[in-house]
Amino acid sequence: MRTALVIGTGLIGTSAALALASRGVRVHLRDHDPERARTAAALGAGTDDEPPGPVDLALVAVPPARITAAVAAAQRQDLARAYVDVGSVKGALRADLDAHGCDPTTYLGTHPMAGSEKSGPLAGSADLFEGRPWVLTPTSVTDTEVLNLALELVSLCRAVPVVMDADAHDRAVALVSHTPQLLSSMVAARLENADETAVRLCGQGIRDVTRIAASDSGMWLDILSANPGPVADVLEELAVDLAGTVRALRGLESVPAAGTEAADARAGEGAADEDGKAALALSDVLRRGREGSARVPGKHGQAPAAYETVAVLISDRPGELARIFADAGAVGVNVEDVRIEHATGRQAGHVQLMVESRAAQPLAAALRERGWALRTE
Ligand SMILES: NC(=O)c1ccc[n+]([C@@H]2O[C@H](COP(=O)([O-])OP(=O)(O)OC[C@H]3O[C@@H](n4cnc5c(N)ncnc54)[C@H](O)[C@@H]3O)[C@@H](O)[C@H]2O)c1
Ligand SMILES: O=C(O)C(=O)C[C@]1(C(=O)O)C=C[C@@H](O)C=C1
Repeated sequence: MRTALVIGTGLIGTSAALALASRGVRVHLRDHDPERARTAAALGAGTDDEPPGPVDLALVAVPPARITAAVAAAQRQDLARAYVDVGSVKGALRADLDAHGCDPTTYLGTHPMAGSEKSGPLAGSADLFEGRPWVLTPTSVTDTEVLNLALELVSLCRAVPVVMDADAHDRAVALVSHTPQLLSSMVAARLENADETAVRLCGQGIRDVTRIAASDSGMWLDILSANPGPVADVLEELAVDLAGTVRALRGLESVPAAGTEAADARAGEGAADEDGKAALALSDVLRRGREGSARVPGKHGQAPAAYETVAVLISDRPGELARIFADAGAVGVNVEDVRIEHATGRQAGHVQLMVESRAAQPLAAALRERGWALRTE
């Protein structure tokens, strides 16, 4: 990639522009607030001059509700060979782009899983995406060139590409991003009218839980409005845990202190069983929380997961890569990383799809069934 145009020079656009510019890409910066594009340019993210002709890649990094209009306008003006957005919800956006007649062959929906509660160009940094998953959601009509340019963008930002179906992505981020944002806001909202004596005692625990509650509420309203069903599903599961926890705590609230007459009388009434159940319900939710927390990648410094490779022979024809990813998505397999080996002197190559070990066999079988030739390692 030689040239790029970043549309929307806030936190994400400026961070990507800084990474691209530092790796030799000529980056043009555009924002509907020209002061923001100037600020990004002053930070070394590129130039706010208009590009002299179409660039290789246009990166659309505007708020979710504005992405469709920005992609449609950029495509109409023929600004680039490939158009990539970074919005936090992918399924609803695709439907919206289709409804607005956007060209699906030159567009690819992506989502870097890195960010901050801060916004604007001054919050940007070149290393924001390093080592972070960056989701790509190609379809069977995405041009191979467009997918390759997006993979190059991810690689230049030192992120880890994860290829996913758009709806599967939306369900996943409902669990790992959108619901946590809402819960953080709800915990922080308890402080709104809290007594000053309580607020003064805030320690690290509440700071960890409420950092993202400071995020831009307009942006989050857009995000949640575009992914309502999957977020409501996770909240319903949480509501079961919440109701069980309240029941358990209310039960424990009425337990008299051990050794008192009231406690003896209660034991005589056989209430000890009830008290034990309440304590069990509480310890169960705490135990499950520890197990879930241990699964957060990298949190405890584990080495990155070792993936298995499924190597697929492709011919050098438009749409081949996108077709493989769509086939992998159709059988519910996430491609965690991709490498492409070009066969010298031939119009063909191998795509190495890196997947979790348990997904390798089913993916290989499904691809063979769909007519792909696989290299046996
Ligand atoms: N903040 C995060 O943590 C995060 C992480 C991953 C992805 N995202 C996604 O990235 C996108 C940008 O988020 P951000 O955090 O960088 O927001 P931001 O507010 O920091 O930046 C958005 C920028 O877009 C500009 N803008 C708005 N409408 C425009 C238009 N029509 N044309 C040109 N510029 C326009 C604004 O002036 C602003 O500078 C959003 O779609 C968001 O869902 C955000
Ligand atoms: O680190 C943060 O501040 C974020 O909230 C970033 C975060 C997330 O991890 O949930 C928020 C929304 C984006 O769509 C992607 C990333």
